[in-house]
Amino acid sequence: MTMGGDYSTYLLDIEGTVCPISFVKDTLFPYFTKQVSQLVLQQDSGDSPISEILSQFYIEDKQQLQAHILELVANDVKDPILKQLQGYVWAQGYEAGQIKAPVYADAIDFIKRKDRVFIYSSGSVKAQKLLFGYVLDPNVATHDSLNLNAYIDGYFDINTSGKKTDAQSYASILRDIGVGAGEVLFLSDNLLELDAAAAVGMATGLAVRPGNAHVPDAQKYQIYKTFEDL
Ligand SMILES: CSCCC(=O)C(=O)COP(=O)(O)O
Ligand SMILES: [Mg+2]
Repeated sequence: MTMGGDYSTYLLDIEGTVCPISFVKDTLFPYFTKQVSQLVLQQDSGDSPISEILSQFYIEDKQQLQAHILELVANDVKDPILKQLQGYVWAQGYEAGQIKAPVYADAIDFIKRKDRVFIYSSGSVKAQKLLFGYVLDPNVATHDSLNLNAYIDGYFDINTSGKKTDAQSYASILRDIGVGAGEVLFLSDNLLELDAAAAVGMATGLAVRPGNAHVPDAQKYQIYKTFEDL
């Protein structure tokens, strides 16, 4: 088989696959946690989307609510309500020019070059569109950013499709995309996600990027250090 195989459709994870884990852990999560106190204080101030999302935690006490959210972030819990909330908070940072996503240059090229590219991340669809809407341009020494959304054919998250470690989630995505499993290559840094996708017949590739966690059984998977050859 060639490095790239023969796929009509590509499904991409985000963190550790198209951008460094450090961007999420050292930029996105700290930006969010800095805003949490303010967010919680504003909870009664109206029917904004953020207040509506916060109410879904069903925690009345503001200190308890704040502690609960901080604990979810500290433990990187893929909680659907937290993920919705993060999207709204990060929007402020992206729109103010404070956050730009360091998507790998080969991933930018890949997304532009391939006809059918879909994204599946634990980050909400809103957060995904922001990330790809404000990409740090690797080729230009300016403060400009790239918008890759026009090159992406669809977005899936844990609200639309379920947990990334469940095979059923990939079956649901296949139904939504309307292709057979054998036509799809799913790329991720997480073996549990790759195994879940493989269980429904998708081809899988392990993204090995700088800063990713060591993968003990990496040799069992097709490894991609870059998407240049895909
Ligand atoms: C959409 S960017 C935010 C990333 C995030 O919140 C996250 O949990 C990363 O999950 P992934 O499935 O992309 O590894
Ligand atoms: Mg990942």
